[in-house]
Amino acid sequence: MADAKRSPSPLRALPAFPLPKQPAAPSAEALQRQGVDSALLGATRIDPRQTLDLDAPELAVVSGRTKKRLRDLGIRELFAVQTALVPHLLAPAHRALYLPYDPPRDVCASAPTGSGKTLAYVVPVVEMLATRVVTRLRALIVLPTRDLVTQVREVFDALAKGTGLKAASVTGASSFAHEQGQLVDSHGASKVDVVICTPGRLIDHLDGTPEFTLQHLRFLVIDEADRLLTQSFQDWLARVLSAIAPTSSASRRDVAPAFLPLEPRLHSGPGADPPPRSSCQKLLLSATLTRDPGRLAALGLNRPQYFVVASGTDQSAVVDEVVNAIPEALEEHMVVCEGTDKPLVLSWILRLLLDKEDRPQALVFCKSVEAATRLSVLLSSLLPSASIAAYSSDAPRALLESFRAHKVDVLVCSDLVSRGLDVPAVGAVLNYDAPVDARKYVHRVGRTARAGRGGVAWTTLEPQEARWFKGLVSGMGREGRVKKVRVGDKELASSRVAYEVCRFLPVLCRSSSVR
Ligand SMILES: Nc1ncnc2c1ncn2[C@@H]1O[C@H](COP(=O)(O)OP(=O)(O)OP(=O)(O)O)[C@@H](O)[C@H]1O
Repeated sequence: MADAKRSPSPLRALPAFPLPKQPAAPSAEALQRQGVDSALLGATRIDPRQTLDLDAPELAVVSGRTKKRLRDLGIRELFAVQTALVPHLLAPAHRALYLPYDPPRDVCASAPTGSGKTLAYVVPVVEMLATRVVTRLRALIVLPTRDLVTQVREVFDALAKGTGLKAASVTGASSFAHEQGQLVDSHGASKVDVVICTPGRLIDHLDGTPEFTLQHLRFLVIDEADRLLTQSFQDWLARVLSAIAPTSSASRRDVAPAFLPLEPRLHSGPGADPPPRSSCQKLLLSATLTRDPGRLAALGLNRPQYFVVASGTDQSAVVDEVVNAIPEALEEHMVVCEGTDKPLVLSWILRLLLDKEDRPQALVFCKSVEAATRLSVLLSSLLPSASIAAYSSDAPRALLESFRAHKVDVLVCSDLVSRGLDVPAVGAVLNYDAPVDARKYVHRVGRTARAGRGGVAWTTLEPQEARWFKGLVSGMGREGRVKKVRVGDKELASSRVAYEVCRFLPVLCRSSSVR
């Protein structure tokens, strides 16, 4: 029947649009073809959950005395990066102060923030040097800031107690003459086994302290290496490397026994021994250690061996310095709001934290020291019951001590503090101003969730920054890890009145424009 009503044929569903897939991580072969350093591709990969009991057979290389000190310091087992570096650096094959004909291979290690990199080198340095007979400067530990020098010095002193090893801090915090008096005695002999320093002051002593020599170094440790490699300070790296290289023209006291000029004929002609080389082993560490062989070239590394603490099997964690650099236990949040509301959102987050039973301490990061100072004034008005202070390099040392002693709840700071600072009670990091890159994000948020503890990070963003920030976290492989939190007018209402008052008080007017 031609005129019979035909029911319309049912609509057929359109074929599903294929969702974009994350491309598979490139294989080691593909990476090699792209020119990735073969030493890096052959990196020893360590599971972040790996630990070693101090009595484990692998740690037979560590003396009973050091194990006792570790236990006294509350350490029962070694963390992942330590399980790799401690046995490696203390292996019997390298266990000597002078190895001029077979210098030890250099070591590059990357492990997440707060994962125990300091002890990973302090334990081997103390163990190796504790057997020395004569005091010589045998370990040089270079760090980017004075505060980090103090922090590492405390770790060294705690572990080396009872060994007779002596250390000096060289940062410029004391007068030059005082530091000189700590380094060499009146006969020009070294008074210390270990120097922990910032690069600028180290160069001052290489230039201005006669008899201060790096010729006996067994270890050159560059902690926060990627940051230090970008600091030029009177070309510090080239100066240090040339001071380490064996010199035949130096006076006899200045040179290590193995470098004493041997009979020239021993070093010439067929079958002659090669000339002696420095026994100094370079140890580079950072949560975000550069993988760029070009940037590492300035160090003249001797057959470097890489150790990378990273979970999973994805090669990108080995070749990309920001992937896997954040501790597993960290919870991350972001809040998008108008710029004028940022102080209110921040005080809402801080109130949330400070109302908790354990009242975690917090670090708030701003883009500059001035912004940090102004924000701390404003926050003190919005949160009168909290103790809030701004930190800068000029701040008295006592401020950091007060923060460590939990007398200050919130420290507002610039990126100056983002590297290395270890305050166990910091339970939260707040990025008031967004970090400029992934590396900065890693080091800022890494001030919490340390040593396996929990921690939380918040980032406040203006609408135009949100897309950029999402790109930044997805580049670190943290897509889905950063939770977006909506903060409505209701949450901000309690602070808004106080905020408006601050804006109209002359003293605080400037604070309200903190952006
Ligand atoms: N084996 C361990 N057991 C318990 N706690 C440890 C152990 N090793 C280190 N810690 C503690 O972990 C904290 C972080 O250590 P450390 O400062 O060395 O981390 P890091 O890896 O250098 O961090 P960052 O990259 O941020 O500088 C310190 O408080 C330290 O005392």
